Amino acid sequence: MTPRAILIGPPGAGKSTIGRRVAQALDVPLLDTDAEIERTTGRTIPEIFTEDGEPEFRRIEEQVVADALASHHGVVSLGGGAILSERTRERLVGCTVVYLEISVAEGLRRTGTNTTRPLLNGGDPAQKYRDLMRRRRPLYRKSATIRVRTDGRSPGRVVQQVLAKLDSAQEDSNNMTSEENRSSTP
Ligand SMILES: Nc1ncnc2c1ncn2[C@@H]1O[C@H](COP(=O)(O)OP(=O)(O)OP(=O)(O)O)[C@@H](O)[C@H]1O
Ligand SMILES: O=C(O)C1=C[C@@H](O)[C@@H](O)[C@H](O)C1
Ligand SMILES: [Mg+2]
Repeated sequence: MTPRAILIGPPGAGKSTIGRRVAQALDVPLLDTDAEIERTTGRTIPEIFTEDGEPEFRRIEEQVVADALASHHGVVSLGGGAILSERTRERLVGCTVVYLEISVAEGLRRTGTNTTRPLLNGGDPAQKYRDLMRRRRPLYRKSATIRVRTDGRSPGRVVQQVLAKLDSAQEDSNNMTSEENRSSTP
């Protein structure tokens, strides 16, 4: 059984916030892979980056994401960089994947004063966010089955949009299944 929905997108897009509220609305549990990494390792994400470096963080993340996709039936929020892993992208094929889109300007506003995101710390955060988006945008788009814009929309509005698109994706898939059943009936 695959998760009902998997949320992807860059830092600040709202994967944790929107994930929590979508899960509540669907009455299913939320699994946030960032929180799960911290729970299973007993360390914070900045500690893992500082002590062991990004490649080790990505290795742990890939495993936590694989376990979540294989066993969680609710909503899964992925860390912003999880889609950098080709194996993770392969595992997402066939799943309902919601890309929370956000502009660089709004992403920077939402992550601005927070220092718990190691990849945006130090140097010029705007330049870092732009570089990160240039590399990742095609990967988010390719992995997504649903896209929802979040700029200028309250969390409540984004949640409504996500739920509406999940509903219509479910309807499409039901219609497809009944067409397949009809055409396979002798
Ligand atoms: N639609 C929205 N409008 C305004 N603020 C929002 C919206 N969605 C989330 N936020 C705020 O933006 C900040 C970042 O949101 P959140 O932590 O959910 O992002 P994230 O995608 O999980 O980021 P990360 O990849 O770093 O885990 C939070 O302060 C949250 O309250
Ligand atoms: O964008 C990223 O690469 C990251 C985003 C966060 O969700 C965390 O997974 C971590 O800080 C790395
Ligand atoms: Mg988050």
